[in-house]
Amino acid sequence: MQKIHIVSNRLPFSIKEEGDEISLEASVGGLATGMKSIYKDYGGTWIGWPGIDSDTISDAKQQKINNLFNKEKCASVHLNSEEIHLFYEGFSNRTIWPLFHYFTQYADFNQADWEIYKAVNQKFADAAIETLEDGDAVWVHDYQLLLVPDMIKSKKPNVTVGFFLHIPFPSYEVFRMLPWRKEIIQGMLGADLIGFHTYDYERHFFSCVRRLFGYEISFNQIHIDERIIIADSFPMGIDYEKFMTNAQNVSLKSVSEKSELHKELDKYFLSSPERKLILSIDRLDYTKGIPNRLTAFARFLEKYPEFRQKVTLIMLAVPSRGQVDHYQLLKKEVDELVGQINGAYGTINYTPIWYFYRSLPFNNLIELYSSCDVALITPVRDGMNLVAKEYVASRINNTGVLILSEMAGVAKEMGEALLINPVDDEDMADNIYQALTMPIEEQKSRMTYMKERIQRYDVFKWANEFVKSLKKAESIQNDFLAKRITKSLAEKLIDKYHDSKKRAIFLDYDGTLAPFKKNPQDAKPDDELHDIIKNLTSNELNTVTIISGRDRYTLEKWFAGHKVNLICEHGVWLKTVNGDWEMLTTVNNNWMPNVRPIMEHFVDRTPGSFIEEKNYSLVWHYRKAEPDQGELRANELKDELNTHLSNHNLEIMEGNKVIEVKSGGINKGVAALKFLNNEPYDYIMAIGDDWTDEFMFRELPEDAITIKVGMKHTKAAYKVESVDAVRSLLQKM
Ligand SMILES: O=P(O)(O)OC[C@H]1O[C@H](O[C@H]2O[C@H](CO)[C@@H](O)[C@H](O)[C@H]2O)[C@H](O)[C@@H](O)[C@@H]1O
Ligand SMILES: O=c1ccn([C@@H]2O[C@H](COP(=O)(O)OP(=O)(O)O)[C@@H](O)[C@H]2O)c(=O)[nH]1
Repeated sequence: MQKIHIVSNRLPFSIKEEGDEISLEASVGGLATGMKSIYKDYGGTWIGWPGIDSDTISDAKQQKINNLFNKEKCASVHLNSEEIHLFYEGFSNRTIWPLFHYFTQYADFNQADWEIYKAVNQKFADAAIETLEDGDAVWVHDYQLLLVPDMIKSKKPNVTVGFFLHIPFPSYEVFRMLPWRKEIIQGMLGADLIGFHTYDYERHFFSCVRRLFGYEISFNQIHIDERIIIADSFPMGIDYEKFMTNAQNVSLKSVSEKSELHKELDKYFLSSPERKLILSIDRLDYTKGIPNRLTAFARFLEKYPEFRQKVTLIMLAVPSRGQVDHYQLLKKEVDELVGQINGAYGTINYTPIWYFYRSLPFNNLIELYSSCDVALITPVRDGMNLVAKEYVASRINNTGVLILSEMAGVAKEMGEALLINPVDDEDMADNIYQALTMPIEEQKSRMTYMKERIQRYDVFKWANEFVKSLKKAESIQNDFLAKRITKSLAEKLIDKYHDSKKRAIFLDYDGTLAPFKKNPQDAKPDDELHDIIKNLTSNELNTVTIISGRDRYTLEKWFAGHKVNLICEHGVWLKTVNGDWEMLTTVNNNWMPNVRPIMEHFVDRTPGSFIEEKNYSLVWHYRKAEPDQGELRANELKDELNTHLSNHNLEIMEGNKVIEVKSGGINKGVAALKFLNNEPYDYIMAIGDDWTDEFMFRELPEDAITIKVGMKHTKAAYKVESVDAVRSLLQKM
């Protein structure tokens, strides 16, 4: 990997205009503040929108802006009024943002917005493509650019693409409302690595991928044709050292060095030693739960009157997305609530809420973090919430209490905070009381744990982990490509085939010779497959064996009339071309009455699943079940079988959407070796798709041509991507 470039809607700097003077200042918002600390280490360029309307500025000014950004290793993508209106305020912030934060009633579904969203995503992708060279990596960020990964990948297949979503990924029940849901997932799947803040967002994404496309997902890898896409969770951190050292500096400042805000804070505490400050900081966004927070604070003053005059809530609401109607309405609602509460509980020398509708420079933020006794962070939904982490990092003596909504991604890492439900005013009021009366020792103990975690997994570690995984994704992909049977490799294998004199060919059935069907009995051979087998078996140098987990009656019926050997039930039964069925190993099935009821219990609890009974094994099939539930139950069933069956000599095998229980010591590898029986074959080939075939790949001689169908890790020497690819290889023989 050479350089790593960043693409995001907002650049880490915004334009500051004072008269004719233009300069850059830090952007607000978690993505920009977090990534700003790291991007220059990657040697690439940060591509994004400078935050202004290009229709309102002259070409000369645009050039000046470009130059300023270039100096910071940033490249600007300019957006005109229509694009800002329909792409940024429209599809990004009137459709995706509310929908992904579960505000479904706020979400607009507007075709014109969608068209511009696509066009602007293409604009960002084109800007990136212009910069990217083969071997580079690009890290695309967030919900405004969900289509960019695929747009880049389709033009630049040799660039590694990462994507990180900073907001929640909602459950399928909500995501499915989006008319363009398939296009959005398709756009994201252009990435080689997709990151989320939490495991919940990740599993919601997998569930959407499965339900909308039916793609195979194994652990955290999605397999699509010749590509492997990894999804994982990476909870974003902050620049811990920066907050901690600046907080230390604040505590050392002399009076003359202090800011106006700092002096005001000192004055507040000096007026009465009993006084306490509660801090609330966010962009003014309806997802942040600001009205609920205010009513809960009012409830606290009502329920605990002894704290009136003694506790003040400092509320910093940073202006955000002001052109979007729901934000305007929120502003009005918050203004009114603050007025009402201050009117109800304020006195001549006590204002319960100090309300700032603006952003503050970094040093003021640090002063607030280090002065406030409690941080009240109560979003109704939040992808992560970095303010919570910044507060903790700035508490140099480990005092202070964090009250945190369980609906923020950050809550997953902050078990020691006072976790609250953000719409439960009563509970929040009681937690404010608990926070203000918490003994210092308890504060310190809770804060220390949180701090250690934030210090360990800071923004550098977060980015490093993501980049490490991006490299891993690249190497998994390369590993597949290295084993893949290319056209020239296929020719070599065919040449070797023609040069040989005695050949043994083992072919698995389901997922290898025939594609999976919802109902296994529907997967019978079609004409093309009959022709392939006929052609292979008509060559007298070939000994062809279908080696499958299927029962013997089915395969005998399906391949009647072919000169093919059959090994069934993973190696229990063998039938040679002109022979009768014989058992390759002695097994008993007196364990079945114990196992059947366990499986039946799972059939009852998992709609769509069913049991198949073979002579020497029982199989629980869940291909027809709801995919997530099927996976979950499959894991439960494995667990349950393991605990119940430890005394029997049984094996639990996980195939493709099946759990199979069979007597131990039987597998395709043992069967294949017995079958070969030391005969002098000079060409041995085995093809299979699931892990039951891995036994065969492992046992066969080293010079055997072993081929795995699919992208999963394998002992086989080669890989092909699909049943079609297997068939086309066999057709050449
Ligand atoms: O660019 P804006 O429209 O002004 O919005 C600011 C940013 O808000 C969102 O931040 C998210 O990212 C944070 C860091 O991962 C996370 O802590 C927070 O929960 C998210 O809401 C948005 O995702 C960014 O794209 C915006 O730039
Ligand atoms: O006046 C302010 C208020 C906040 N922030 C920063 O804005 C970010 C907010 O990120 P968060 O993840 O909490 O929420 P988001 O706004 O991204 O949804 C934090 O890094 C804050 O330090 C800022 O730079 N100036």
